[in-house]
Amino acid sequence: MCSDQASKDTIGKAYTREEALQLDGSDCLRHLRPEFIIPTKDDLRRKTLSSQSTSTEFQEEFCVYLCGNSLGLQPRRSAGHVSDYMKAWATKGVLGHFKAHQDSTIPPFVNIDDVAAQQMAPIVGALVSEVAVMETLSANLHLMMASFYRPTEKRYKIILEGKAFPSDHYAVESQIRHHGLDPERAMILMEPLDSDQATITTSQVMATIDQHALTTALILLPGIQYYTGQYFDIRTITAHAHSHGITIGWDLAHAVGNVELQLHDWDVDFAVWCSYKYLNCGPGAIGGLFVHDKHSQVDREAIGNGHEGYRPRLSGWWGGDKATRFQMGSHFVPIPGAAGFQVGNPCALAICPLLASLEIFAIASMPAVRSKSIMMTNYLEELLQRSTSTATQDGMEELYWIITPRSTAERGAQLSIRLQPGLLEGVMMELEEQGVVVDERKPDVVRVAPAPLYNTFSEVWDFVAIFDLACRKAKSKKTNNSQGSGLLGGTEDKGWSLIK
Ligand SMILES: Cc1ncc(COP(=O)(O)O)c(C=O)c1O
Ligand SMILES: Nc1c(O)cccc1C(=O)C[C@H](N)C(=O)O
Repeated sequence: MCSDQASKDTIGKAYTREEALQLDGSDCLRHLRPEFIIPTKDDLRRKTLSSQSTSTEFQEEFCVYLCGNSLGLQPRRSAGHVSDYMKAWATKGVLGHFKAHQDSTIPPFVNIDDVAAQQMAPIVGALVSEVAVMETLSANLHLMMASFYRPTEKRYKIILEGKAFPSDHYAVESQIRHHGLDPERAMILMEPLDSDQATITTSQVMATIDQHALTTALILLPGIQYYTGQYFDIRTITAHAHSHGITIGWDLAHAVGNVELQLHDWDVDFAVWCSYKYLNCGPGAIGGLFVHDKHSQVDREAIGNGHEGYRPRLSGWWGGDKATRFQMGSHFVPIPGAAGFQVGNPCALAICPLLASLEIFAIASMPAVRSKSIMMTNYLEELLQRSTSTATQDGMEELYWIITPRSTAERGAQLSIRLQPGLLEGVMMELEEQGVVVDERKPDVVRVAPAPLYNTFSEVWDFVAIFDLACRKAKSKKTNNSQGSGLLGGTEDKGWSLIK
């Protein structure tokens, strides 16, 4: 079933596990799951990395991994790319910088970053010249702000969310202090208007921009919010910022490889991302940045006449003109485009898993990834809703509810589920026991993200069955504890009822 044929109705009827398996059978990305190493339940339980136990009890049973929003799983082909890098380094030494090898999956080290940028560009909807593969998200954010946050006496504020990912908050705050300004005055923090709501609406963002239009120098927002899973309307908000002459940058940590981005056409000024979530490149993997071409032109004539001729930035030799990079001169002329914002020699080893992962994205294509993602997340939502409504019909209270926006246009793969207070620990323990991997954000949120490249509809089904039961068990335990152990009280565990 390739997205277009699959309506929400088709999914809506798949309430039994057999029907979930049928959805898997017609999933047009199913051939890509074997590209990934899915940990087994035994892998997760073992205290060692390699199997030493003779028990086969869980050996063949895959865990249910719905945590690609935090750390994506390992593509099988990444080991081959890393091994080719090790071989090239071992057998060619410094010559590996410049020579291509017929039997290698990786290009010469000196232009491995260019090859990665070429393959990355379609994932974010950019021209190749607008993408650089480099550093970490936080470091790139600093580099971008060094170039794009140029406060003046009149325009000095940065608008961001009050609950931005901490690294973004720290980066913004430190940039403001770096310019000798006071974060109390210069940081405009947006909070949800309604205390019941976790999300910030587009109209609220626009109104905040209007309110601070004359004094704002920069806006920084997440493409997809890490906690709530809300997908911001990048195009509309960017256009609104520009209508006031304000520069806007986007943190795409949770958007890249998740939703279809069109950064060039949306006229985004700059964006930064990491590659260890939906891009599956490994813990702390090399990040990336986008700079719109309109900001990265190099005027050689102006440079020749003694003017700067390019946008100010924190420079290093790897951002310098390639024709003269190895002449070791002291006059910096940047490469036109995002590559001109590079600082040092990017880690070739770190780029190998990225190349491996991007090969899989090229086979899949972003539109197909997003289509399956919409279907899976809708399916997850529907099963969750069905189990809570079944429970409330049975006279039980709601144990959890979804805080991610309900419209598919306003979310990516992730659903964030808020639990009744006091249930999180018990629920997470039960999920771990059952070999289910999702992540928690204390005090009461569980984030669940089916990754279309390797997850299946039956895993989503299994998750909801296990999760719903885990919530009931945790509730029952909590009630029993509060009423005294061993007494009658507590909700009776009726088991999971979707298949009724
Ligand atoms: C939204 C967001 N921003 C920033 C970061 C920080 O990224 P990094 O540690 O790669 O700099 C992360 C992830 O850790 C994130 O989820
Ligand atoms: N980088 C992480 C780590 O080293 C340990 C645990 C989590 C992470 C994460 O990246 C978290 C992730 N950015 C988030 O959205 O919460």
